[in-house]
Amino acid sequence: MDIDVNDSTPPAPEEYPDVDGEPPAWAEDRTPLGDAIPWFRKFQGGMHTKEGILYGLLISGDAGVRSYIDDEIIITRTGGSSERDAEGKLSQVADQKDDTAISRSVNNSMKFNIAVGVVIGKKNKILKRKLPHAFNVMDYFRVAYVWHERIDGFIAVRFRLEKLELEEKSWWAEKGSPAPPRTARRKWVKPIEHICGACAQTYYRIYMQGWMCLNTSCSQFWKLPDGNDPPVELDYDPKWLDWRHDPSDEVQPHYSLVPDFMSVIDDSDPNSTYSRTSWKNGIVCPSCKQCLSRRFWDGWRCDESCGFKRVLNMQTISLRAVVDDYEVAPIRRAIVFDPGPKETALIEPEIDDVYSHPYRRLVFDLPGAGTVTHFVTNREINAKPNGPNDLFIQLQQANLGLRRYPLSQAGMPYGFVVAVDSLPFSEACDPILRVMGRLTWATHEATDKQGVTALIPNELLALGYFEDMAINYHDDGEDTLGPTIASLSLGAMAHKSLRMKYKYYNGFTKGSKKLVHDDPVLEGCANRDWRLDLKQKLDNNELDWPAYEAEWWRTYKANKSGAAREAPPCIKTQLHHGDLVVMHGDGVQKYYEHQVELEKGGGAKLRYALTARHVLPAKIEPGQWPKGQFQLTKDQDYKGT
Ligand SMILES: O=C(O)CCC(=O)C(=O)O
Repeated sequence: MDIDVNDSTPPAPEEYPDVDGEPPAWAEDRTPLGDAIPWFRKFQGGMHTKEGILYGLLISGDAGVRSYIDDEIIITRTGGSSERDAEGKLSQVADQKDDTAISRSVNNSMKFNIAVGVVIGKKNKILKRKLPHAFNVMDYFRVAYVWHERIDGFIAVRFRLEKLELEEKSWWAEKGSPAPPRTARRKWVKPIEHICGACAQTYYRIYMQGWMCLNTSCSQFWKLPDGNDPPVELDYDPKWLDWRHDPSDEVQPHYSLVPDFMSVIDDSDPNSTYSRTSWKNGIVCPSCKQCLSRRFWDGWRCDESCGFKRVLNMQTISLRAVVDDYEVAPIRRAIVFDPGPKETALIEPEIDDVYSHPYRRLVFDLPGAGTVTHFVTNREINAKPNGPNDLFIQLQQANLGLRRYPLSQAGMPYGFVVAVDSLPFSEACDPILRVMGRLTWATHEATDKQGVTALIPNELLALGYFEDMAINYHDDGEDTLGPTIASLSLGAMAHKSLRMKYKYYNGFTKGSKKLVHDDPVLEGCANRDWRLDLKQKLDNNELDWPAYEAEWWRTYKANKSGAAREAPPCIKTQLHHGDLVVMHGDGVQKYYEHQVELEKGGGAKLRYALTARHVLPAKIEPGQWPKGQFQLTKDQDYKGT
């Protein structure tokens, strides 16, 4: 059934008719959609293009004026050069040129006969059908025509998609509507063509109101035959809508609309279960067709109502398989902080081989913020019974219930994790308590020398990393937490970087460019000299806030050389198997942020990071307090050897 886009009283979405079938794959979220559907591996935006080819398209919300969808045809526009108003209505704000990457990709998919997969979002109001899910895979389409129009006074690129499979009724057809005519009985009509009298180019007639030249450099571009501009609302010519390519003029899909990733998983190969392909690829539930990300450590699980699961045989992998270098690592770490010509921002740590022997102790001082203490382990420490080597194996064998974001937690509930996910230490397994012993030791060891009585950790967060996984820049600054955070690394090597937050580095916020109140003007920030000077004047009441602001921006502009940027890292460390790191001081989380990335290549397929914090009891429900209490046996207690 065709849809009248000019319907002046459109039905409310809940009154739209039902669809006739079920999508071959669907998702309620973009992440699983992108994980499971490789031709739409796109987590923002509506078009998946790669190397100049359009492979996938999302039709959602308002695709702009004269958008059209029926059971076999989609007419839409390329994105870009447009903005949404407060009601979400899309308006063109600049000319769209044919030489943009998106336009070229659409044209190339037409030229090279590429099948384009299409997903329709529930918010779409053009189809006017009750769509079952937030995102629904439609089918393969071909790009049948690409042309230019004028929208909101600007040139826009539009294109027409035609469904490849014409023999079968589309699942999104109105429930109970008649089946489409058999292809053998179809008349392969073509739209009316016309040659422009001014530029001699030939174009199809698209609208009932009259043929228009579609050549943007012609004087008659987008003019009706009487020379006038067309109205905004136009009616599609039935011949243009009925036009179909003869199926003999084939466009072959060279990829699956719904891939069967499960069939290529080999559980007998431990590498495949920890590899990037295994965690990055989602699957489509064979039972209910929902796209599923790999959210679970050991595989994919569908909603409880469906019950489908594909659990992997997670074989224990040896340390040898993930650790490239047991011996030379401590020396290499010493090289990372040696500032190269481009890395003058790197802080040189104080090195101490005595205080925490047999660990090498590196202390990075962040003036006005706190310290980062890195306890560098060695082969001897790691190999002790129940030490890091054993813990790496024991944690793989324990069921930690790890999940992607957040993974696992034991002890007092930490802000990012809902309380129900937090296990009390009384239920924690032996390796977790041994880890707590080590992290409690590291907490004291890092702070005692500074004359600080540290708050004993009462919460443990376990993170697991597979190949190529990373945690981007973030801070751990929750107001429910004490100022000390200790972590133990097990398994593959990772790179940790710490940098000043944008607003403290530059003195203003990124988006709204608001000056920082109580600017600490930290060592290493941009423009420190004049910022310190102005801050002193503000503190001494020589300037009030408006005068300070005016003077600040005036000086900034006068000294500006290039755009404001993120701070370069001031600490770069390699976190090797068995290393411990303690961040101490509220300012470390307030003014700085850190990221951790697994070493690329070299078999770095599995790493654990176990992080202990002190959750302030006053900030949480008393009923949760017992969760954080633990008693270590003599064996679980750690004395630093
Ligand atoms: O992976 C790590 O070593 C630390 C992870 C981290 O940044 C965090 O837990 O906040």
